[in-house]
Amino acid sequence: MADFQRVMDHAVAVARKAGEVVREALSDDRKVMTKSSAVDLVTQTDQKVEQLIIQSVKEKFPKHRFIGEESVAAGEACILTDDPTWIIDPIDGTTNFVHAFPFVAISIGFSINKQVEVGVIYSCLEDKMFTARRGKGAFCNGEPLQVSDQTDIHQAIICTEFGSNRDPEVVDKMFCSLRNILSLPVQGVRGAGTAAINMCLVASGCVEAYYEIGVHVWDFAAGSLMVTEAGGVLMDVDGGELDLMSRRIIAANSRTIAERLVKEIAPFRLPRDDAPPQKQ
Ligand SMILES: O=P(O)(O)OC[C@@]1(O)O[C@H](CO)[C@@H](O)[C@@H]1O
Ligand SMILES: [Mg+2]
Ligand SMILES: [Mg+2]
Repeated sequence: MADFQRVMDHAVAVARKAGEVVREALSDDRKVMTKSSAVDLVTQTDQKVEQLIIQSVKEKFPKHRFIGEESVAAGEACILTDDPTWIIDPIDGTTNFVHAFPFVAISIGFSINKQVEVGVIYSCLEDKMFTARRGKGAFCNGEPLQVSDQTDIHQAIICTEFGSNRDPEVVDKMFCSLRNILSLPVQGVRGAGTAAINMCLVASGCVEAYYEIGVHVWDFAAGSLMVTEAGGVLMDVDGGELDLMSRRIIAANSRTIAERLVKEIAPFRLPRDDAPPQKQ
């Protein structure tokens, strides 16, 4: 049985160190590369930070497994087992990082038996360390977090992201959902450019919900625990149970708001994170 406090302490320490690397890199020129599309960006800093985190964990927890965004991009399988697993997005908000748009997070989730037990999200340009352990609450820089108590969708702010998929059919579906939600009306729609920080905004009570189709498990693993430990709920965009590998999520302050969003979201499916690699 892993010592969850020891895991949390290490995740916080390495996230803070990674944040220093990211802040220093902001003053260098950032060599930008692309992955799945011309707007799916990655930099050497993403790769350097992921290796920094993974190597540091291997020294302390040699039997633990990893799902890292850039390791998966380099061809490693994205398979979640019952084993102790670190689910890492070294920079959530790479496009923001490239543009020096001030929402950039290091997101570290830790799961056992496919259940997230520890979540750490460091918003490194704001110097906000978000932490959560299952059953022990969610915090920002040590202050407890509580979701909003607003259950009227017409008085809500909703977060979403449009990701890097520019397939016209996918864009149409995303805009259909956005139009439905905006026209309710809701008071606002926002996107920080990072799922992790969007979910911290839900946990902090600043917005009522975040939804997305296209998100990856490394984007939201840590954030999922932040939201539930702050009193929020998680579900699939069709109202079913959240499936960590499905690339679909609603994270909300309440079932009322979440179920209202289900009625407005045009659902579609994308290849799962654990789908076998597509033959070229
Ligand atoms: O690639 P990155 O910077 O780690 O992810 C950035 C991001 O905005 O793209 C995803 C898809 O929209 C979002 O869920 C995620 O937070
Ligand atoms: Mg990400
Ligand atoms: Mg990333």
